[in-house]
Amino acid sequence: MANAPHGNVLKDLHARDAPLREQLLAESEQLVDLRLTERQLCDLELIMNGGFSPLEGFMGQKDYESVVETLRLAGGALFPMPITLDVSQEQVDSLKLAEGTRVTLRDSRDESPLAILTISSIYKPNKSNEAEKVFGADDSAHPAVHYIHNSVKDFYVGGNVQAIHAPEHYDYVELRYTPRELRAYFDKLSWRRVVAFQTRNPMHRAHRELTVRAARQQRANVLVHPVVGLTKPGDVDHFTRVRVYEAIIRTYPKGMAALALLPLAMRMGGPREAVWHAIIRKNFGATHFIVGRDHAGPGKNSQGKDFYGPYDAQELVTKYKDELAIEMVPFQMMSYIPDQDTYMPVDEIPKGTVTADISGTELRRRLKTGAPIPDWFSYEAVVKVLRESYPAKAQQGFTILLTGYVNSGANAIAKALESQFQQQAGRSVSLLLGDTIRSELSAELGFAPEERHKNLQRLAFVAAELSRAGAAVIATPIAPYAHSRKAAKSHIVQNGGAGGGNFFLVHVATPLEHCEKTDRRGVYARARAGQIKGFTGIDDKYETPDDADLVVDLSKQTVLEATHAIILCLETAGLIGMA
Ligand SMILES: Nc1ncnc2c1ncn2[C@@H]1O[C@H](COP(=O)(O)OS(=O)(=O)O)[C@@H](OP(=O)(O)O)[C@H]1O
Repeated sequence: MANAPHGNVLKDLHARDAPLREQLLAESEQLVDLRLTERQLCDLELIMNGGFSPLEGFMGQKDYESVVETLRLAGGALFPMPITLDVSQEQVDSLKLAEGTRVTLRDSRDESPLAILTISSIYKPNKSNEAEKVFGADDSAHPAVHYIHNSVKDFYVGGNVQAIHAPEHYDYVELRYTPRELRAYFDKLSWRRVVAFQTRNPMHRAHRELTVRAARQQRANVLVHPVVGLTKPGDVDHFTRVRVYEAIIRTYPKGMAALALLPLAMRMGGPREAVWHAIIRKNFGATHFIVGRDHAGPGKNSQGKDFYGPYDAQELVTKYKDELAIEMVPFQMMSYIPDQDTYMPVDEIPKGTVTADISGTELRRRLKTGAPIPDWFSYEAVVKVLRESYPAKAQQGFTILLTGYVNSGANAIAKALESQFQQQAGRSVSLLLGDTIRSELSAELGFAPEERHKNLQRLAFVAAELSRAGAAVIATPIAPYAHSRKAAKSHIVQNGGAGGGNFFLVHVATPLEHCEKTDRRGVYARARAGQIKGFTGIDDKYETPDDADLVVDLSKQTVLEATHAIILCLETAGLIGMA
């Protein structure tokens, strides 16, 4: 038998409401709608499948206030995290939300109806108090506090929900288990004691060792139960992590461990979150739960200090251990002992023993540079997954934006670079010449300032997509305005690669006189004659970049010299090896 759910009854609303489903579906079409945010969707999924038992809906005012102040629902059951549905004043007014109103909760991704909420209370929360009491400080350096003040709307609507359909998932469907499914799985395998491991990070050998050790100590099986809903901003994306978990699960002793994904929206609420996690794991049938050092910690506050003490979470879980009825297994920090080729809990290692560790920062450095990641630290299959998602610099895409006057020679340099990159192989090369972009993407645009701006942003969009896919992108718009170049750079840096796109601004600073003198097509002559209006350098400005990564000038350098300077710049950045 799996562990009893919190409150002894699994609130599987899908099972409960199945007989009413057709009726609810028909009614949902007649009601006003709320489209749920990502966090609300995660919460609703766990309310409906019983992961948040004993909740049957979003918290009304009494439960909310009681949870915030005492970690208990108004009826007395332990529940440390407010689960609320926020709406704006405008929504309250336009949808005429009031006590008793029935509202369809829809998936904002595809509009599908998921549940009907019967509003039992509408109230205005004291957000600062919520931040102080639940997260320990009204400090926006805490991601959940930041969320409260920046994303949460002004009113909460509470009430029970009736389930129509679980939010649809299209990724890793086979690894997503509801509490009912996981309980059935444990029963099928006769797993009586299950130690659940919560994680939002890739797992390596130390994690595998500590979970195996916990399982052996407790004579239990292991449930690797990672969060794939919302985690801390900046975390490794869940697609990559799940591939890592799939690789690591194969390294456990046969029959010891299972992997199931949890669609939880974490709050990074430290001690309260640890108690909440324990309740959730209990609802999923686990009998034991590993609570980490600084469990669900949000990092540093605005004064640079940790929000919570390293053992606060373990202490709070211990405080409520009788009511929780899921046994806490304290997470043991493991270190590698090279002499014995083994891992041991840090507190059991004799003084003076040589140990080895690789920090998160060091791991990221090794991924970035392609430096080896030793077998004692991780598994080849895990490292392979991480290297695919976080390719070393030498495998990453990049964008070189060559800006300068018409006939500055930027196109000649771009074509020479293209040949050199083709010669190097390893990346696909994309040449986005100014006139190609104009004819293929911006045919309807002219040369007014806002049109030039738009043209460059379109180019940046394409460049970022290509860079992210690993291409070498060489672009040659005039790009005369500083603010447009900055916007383009920022888009490419943000979207052009997993750890930030690689972007280089090269100013082809060939002087205007030279560009004009060597112009064999006569464009400058036509501009001077007034046949082309608003021509860059003649009657429209070119703002000289003060942020170029490199300046070249074809009145003083040959194309090959300029190209070579660019290649050296890329080599310094680790993006290409020299031939
Ligand atoms: N008013 C005006 N000002 C500047 N350039 C003009 C203008 N009108 C047309 N052209 C021709 O358009 C080409 C430059 O377009 P770009 O997209 O690179 O310019 S911008 O970045 O949007 O400013 C470039 O063409 P190519 O030299 O064939 O690349 C210019 O000759």
